[in-house]
Amino acid sequence: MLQICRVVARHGFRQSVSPLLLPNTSAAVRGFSAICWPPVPSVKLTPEQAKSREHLQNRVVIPSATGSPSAMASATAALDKRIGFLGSGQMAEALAQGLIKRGLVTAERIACNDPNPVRKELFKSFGAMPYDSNVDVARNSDVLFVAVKPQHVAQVLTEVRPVLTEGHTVVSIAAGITVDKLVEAAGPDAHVIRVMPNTPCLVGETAAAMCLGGKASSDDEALVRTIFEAVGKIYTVDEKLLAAVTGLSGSGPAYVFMMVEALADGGVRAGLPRDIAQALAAQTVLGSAKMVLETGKHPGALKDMVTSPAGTTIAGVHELEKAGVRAAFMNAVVAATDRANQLSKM
Ligand SMILES: NC(=O)C1=CN([C@@H]2O[C@H](COP(=O)(O)OP(=O)(O)OC[C@H]3O[C@@H](n4cnc5c(N)ncnc54)[C@H](OP(=O)(O)O)[C@@H]3O)[C@@H](O)[C@H]2O)C=CC1
Ligand SMILES: O=C(O)[C@@H]1CCC=N1
Repeated sequence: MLQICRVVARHGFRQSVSPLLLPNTSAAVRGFSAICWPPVPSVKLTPEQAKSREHLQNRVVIPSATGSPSAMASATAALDKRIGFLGSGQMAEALAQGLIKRGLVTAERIACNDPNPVRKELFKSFGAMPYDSNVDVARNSDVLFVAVKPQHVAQVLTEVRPVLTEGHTVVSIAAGITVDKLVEAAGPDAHVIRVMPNTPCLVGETAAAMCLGGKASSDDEALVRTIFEAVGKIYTVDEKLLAAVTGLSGSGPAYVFMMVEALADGGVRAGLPRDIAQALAAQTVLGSAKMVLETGKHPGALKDMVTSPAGTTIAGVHELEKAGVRAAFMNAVVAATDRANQLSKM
């Protein structure tokens, strides 16, 4: 959305008028019309925060941290593109349903294939169009998501290669499969983008990163950004960083779900009913994450705000430190990153 607002600015529309209607003639986003709200990101940074982000400015687009789910819902727009999924598993489902929920595409503009008829039935149940072959999916889509397991990526891209055209943006979400391997399988003319998303795109809160390959252009990048900003946040990074993104945010929801489950168990152990314990645990994670994003304060400072001297929190924090919880989280990210790097060498 940030990209779109800049396009609007370049085209001379007034940024103060909102929502902004961006016509299909935008040079940066092919076939796209958007309602842009808020018109410009309104994160207020302290001089220190601004300094700490300076090194990022040239390499990543930092999305607004202020978008509430309801603001994000109105930030989406009808995308004049057909979206295809080669593989209709967990990640494809989360993305397809997230995009439909956010109103970026209507379900009948989503094509899919999967060897498992149960998966195709599931996609059909929410209005998507299952096909009998990957080639048919490619023929009926403009943005083609490669959403199979890493070991099947080369095979499905080789299959669809004869029907790929200039108009296709091929988006692989497979962990560890490099741009070079994607281009080798899809062909040197393919517009290829690697994205590492995560399952919270289902609820409009994905944390994703991408890098470009092959003949992918800034138009392809803008298109992919539009898709992922409808369901969360996306950053453009060097390919060498995608393994770390995989270890942190790609796999991260699993770590957080484990944390929510464990917190809820603790609540039950301390006497709370299960449903209340789980709701309190999840809401605590949600609220804490929002505080990090919206205040811009260091997480350590926010933690200090909770810990009264000789109070309850520091007693709990001491237990976490004794159990090595920080090292455990760091090790989890590093182990998953290592695994992503291994996959890229297989
Ligand atoms: N799950 C996640 O949170 C995330 C996953 N990813 C990446 O997304 C990709 C998919 O992961 P995920 O959704 O978890 O995996 P799933 O196994 O749930 O989905 C992959 C689907 O592709 C199907 N498939 C296998 N071969 C073909 C083929 N030739 N043509 C079409 N479909 C085929 C599989 O069928 P079958 O099972 O019968 O083989 C399966 O249903 C992976 O590469 C993963 O690295 C990236 C970020 C997050
Ligand atoms: O576990 C996996 O390999 C995939 C990639 C990131 C999240 N799930």
